[in-house]
Amino acid sequence: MPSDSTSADLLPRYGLFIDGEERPSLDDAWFSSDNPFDGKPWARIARGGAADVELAVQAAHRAHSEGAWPAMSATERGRCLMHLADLIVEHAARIAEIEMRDNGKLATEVTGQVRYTAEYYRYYGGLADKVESSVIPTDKKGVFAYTRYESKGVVAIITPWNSPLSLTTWKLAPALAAGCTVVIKPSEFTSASMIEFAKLFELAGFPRGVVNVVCGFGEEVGEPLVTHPLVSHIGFTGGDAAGRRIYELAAKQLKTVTLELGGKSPNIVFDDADLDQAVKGVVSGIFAASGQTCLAGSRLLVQRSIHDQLVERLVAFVADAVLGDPTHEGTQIGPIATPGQFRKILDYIEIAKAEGAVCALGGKSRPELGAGRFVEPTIFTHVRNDMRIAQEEVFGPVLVVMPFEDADDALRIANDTAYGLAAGVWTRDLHRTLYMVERLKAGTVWVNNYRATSFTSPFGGYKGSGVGRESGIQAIHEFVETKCVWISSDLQVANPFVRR
Ligand SMILES: NC(=O)C1=CN([C@@H]2O[C@H](COP(=O)(O)OP(=O)(O)OC[C@H]3O[C@@H](n4cnc5c(N)ncnc54)[C@H](O)[C@@H]3O)[C@@H](O)[C@H]2O)C=CC1
Ligand SMILES: CN(C=O)/C=C(\CC(=O)O)C(=O)O
Repeated sequence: MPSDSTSADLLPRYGLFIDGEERPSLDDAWFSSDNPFDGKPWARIARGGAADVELAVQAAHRAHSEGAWPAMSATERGRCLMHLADLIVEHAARIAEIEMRDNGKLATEVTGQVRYTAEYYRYYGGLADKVESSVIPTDKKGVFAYTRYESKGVVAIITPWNSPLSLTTWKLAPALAAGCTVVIKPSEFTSASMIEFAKLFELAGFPRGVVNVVCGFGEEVGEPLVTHPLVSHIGFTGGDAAGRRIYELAAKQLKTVTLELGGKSPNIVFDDADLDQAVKGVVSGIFAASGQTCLAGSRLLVQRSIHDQLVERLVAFVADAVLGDPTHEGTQIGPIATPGQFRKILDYIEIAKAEGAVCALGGKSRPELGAGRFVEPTIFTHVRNDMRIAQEEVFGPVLVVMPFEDADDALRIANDTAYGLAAGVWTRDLHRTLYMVERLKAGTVWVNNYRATSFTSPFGGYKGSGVGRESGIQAIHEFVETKCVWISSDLQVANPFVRR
């Protein structure tokens, strides 16, 4: 949990954003946001509670039920999203700098990631008036039947700290295009950038109350939001525990959800792969963002004939990685975002050693860097897939390497996991590519690349990695209800006691 110290009262303050206004929480409570690099508090964040959630949900409900938002055509909604996209590009560097100050992500990565969110708002802004329903050629005589899509109403969006604006956008853009209104609960570790982002909405032409942000903690804000009777759908990205809790709470009220949870994704390298590209793909999958990404390729499966060669190349490539200040251009690996995550990663490194895995690289923290919240890029060999280090999500720069004999052996290992978020395959053989793609139990499969995501392409997990899909055309349907209308042109009712 971010530190909370009265000495921080001179720091910049970020309030809640409700009904178009930034305001303190009703009980005027605050907590600090810390910089993961130097460990120091840099801002004070309003600590919302159930009463603030009530205000925000009521504002979103009003904005959905009356006034300018429901009166807008889908085309007009789309124009607001397009205008927002332009504002994001204009303010991207400033908002990204705030986000980086909160989660320690490399400046070189987070600026581009925030700027790229504009493309999601352009994509869904364009889609808003193209979600066509249908006239149904029904078998019932004298009936005109058709469907219409209606927005679900108030949507809750709950997000984590690793890519705050990006992961919020994956839900927010299609929700707004569908005509929903939203209450966002950002991670308690990365709240500030969301408030800065929320200030852009009125400039973009969105009526007050369409987008609201209540900062705070999972149980104090998240659960009242999930269970509020006026909230129809929850879009969540985060850990398994919180995701399953949200699913349980939503199920009790028959609410719909999209859940983007964890992963333990395999990156599979065959003996005919371009090894230079494969090494870069493995590094991109596990050491970019210091491995703090749901789609981390944390299990490297290598065909036995090239195992030693690939491990040697990988170690050589990563051994000189530059750990340090995420604001510096040359830094390649930044700090771990939260104290809890830092401890979790180090715990898993000790678990791996205790299970008999061999540490081929790294395996230690770097206390001399910044406030010391750094973990060396770590590679374990001599790992069996039944070990905890191969089964459980670390969410850090820790890679396990396992050999395989052939495609079927690789599939057996790759699919032997509770997760199913993503997978990478490295080969030049087309037959082998299709054989693997068709049999891997994962929502995304990258072939000769890793960690690409786009507004155009559905993203989501099989099995324990989540429910539903984000991005792509499909995603907008998570935010609408389908109504079927039957209009009788023949008013005569033959026999009311017998169904037509
Ligand atoms: N799938 C992903 O992209 C991410 C996965 N993780 C995984 O989750 C683990 C825990 O990380 P945390 O930062 O603690 O993430 P978390 O999953 O606890 O928090 C994510 C969001 O959910 C909220 N939340 C937590 N409990 C809630 C509840 N009962 N009801 C409603 N909202 C709730 C949090 O306040 C935050 O906004 C990490 O170690 C990592 O393994 C963490 C961040 C992102
Ligand atoms: C989807 N994801 C979940 O953690 C990973 C992201 C978000 C993004 O691609 O913007 C990431 O790797 O940063």
